[in-house]
Amino acid sequence: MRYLTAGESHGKQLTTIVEGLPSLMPLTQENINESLLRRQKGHGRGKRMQIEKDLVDIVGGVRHGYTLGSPIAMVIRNDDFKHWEDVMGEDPIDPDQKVRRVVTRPRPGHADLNGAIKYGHRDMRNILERSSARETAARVAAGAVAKTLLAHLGINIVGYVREIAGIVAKEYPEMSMAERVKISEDSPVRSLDKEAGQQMMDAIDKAKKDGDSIGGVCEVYIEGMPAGVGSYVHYDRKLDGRLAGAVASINAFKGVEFGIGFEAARKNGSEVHDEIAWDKERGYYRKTNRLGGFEGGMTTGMPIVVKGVMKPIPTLYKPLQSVDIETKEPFNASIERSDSCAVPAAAVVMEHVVAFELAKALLEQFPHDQFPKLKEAIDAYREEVRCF
Ligand SMILES: Cc1cc2nc3c(=O)[nH]c(=O)nc-3n(C[C@H](O)[C@H](O)[C@H](O)COP(=O)(O)O)c2cc1C
Ligand SMILES: C=C(O[C@@H]1CC(C(=O)O)=C[C@@H](OP(=O)(O)O)[C@H]1O)C(=O)O
Repeated sequence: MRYLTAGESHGKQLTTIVEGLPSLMPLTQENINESLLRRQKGHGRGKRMQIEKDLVDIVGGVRHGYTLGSPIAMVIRNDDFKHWEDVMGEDPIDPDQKVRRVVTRPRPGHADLNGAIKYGHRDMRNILERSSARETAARVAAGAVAKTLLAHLGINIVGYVREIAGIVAKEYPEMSMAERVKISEDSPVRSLDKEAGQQMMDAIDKAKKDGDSIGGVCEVYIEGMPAGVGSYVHYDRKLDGRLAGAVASINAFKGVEFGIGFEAARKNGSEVHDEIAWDKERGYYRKTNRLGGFEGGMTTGMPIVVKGVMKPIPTLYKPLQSVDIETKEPFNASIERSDSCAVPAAAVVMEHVVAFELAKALLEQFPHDQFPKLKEAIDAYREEVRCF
């Protein structure tokens, strides 16, 4: 299974194509819209999210509520396009407008300057339109298809926030999946820890007031993946490695951890590795889950716990110094609008990006063209694992 997305931030629409999904799987627009709506919520976002109402239109690959086995094509329209038609429309830009709207001032921390150098554009709008995290709406659509597949296989996944600007939420290893999902839905900062959540909100409000931006840490939690998915035999089949790559590819994400992650560097082996136990009902399990559900590039059957760190948003109201690429003069970057913190929204993006990689790995390991056969194969494998 693979996916491609196309579309500019202020263009007409975003397009997603997902290919390789089995036929006969129930899939509706509501499955995808629910995810899109969650991505749009979250404290700290700028004015753009008040303009957009992300709704998907499935334009291929699904009929009467079931997948056909053909590529799934999805469209999300940009409501903001109507305000940018003179800049982004098909008609040639009138020369006066062009002088006024050309972007020649790269923002530190964004893709503007490197992208302009690479693609030879002197108008950096040609870069920022595609490097914008608007594209994450299209990625969430692809992930929502994968999440639906996982849900039909009894695999559940949720993303929430662990940290914003140094405020760290408590860990709740015993919290049920249902509770995690509910809090991720209801809390404006998606913090499982209410007290830390309030402090995170205050930190976001302060950053906004100061014209600054803040980052944080998202966590994605998965239950129901059977043991032995992925492989140790080759670098590109190690599932934890693939997840790490996918998470680091999200806009502004700079690091990934599994389980206790970097803390493992500061502990002894006896404090890190999870002891193995067995009982008749569960089969093999680990007494703890410090390694976050992976050993040897394969799932252990324990919950997968993966964290991603998001740097602060690059576009700042508080000006940072940069250089105009036409005049080569220094200037202080000033802006019209931006998010001050997108960590709560990014937790939903990360959840969907991870969902896609997990579904892809399952389809590789259990290749079936028809969803009922895939389900049958995975159910049989689960039983095999239990009795091993
Ligand atoms: C959900 C989300 C919203 C974002 N919103 C903004 C924004 O409003 N302004 C901004 O400058 N960057 C925003 N970013 C971050 C930039 O897209 C990102 O920093 C940029 O593409 C450069 O890539 P890099 O940070 O991965 O190097 C957002 C990222 C995410 C995931
Ligand atoms: C549009 C979205 O995020 C955008 C990501 C983004 C960036 O530079 O990454 C910049 C902002 O866009 P604009 O410049 O239009 O205000 C965000 O709103 C979205 O998440 O749907």
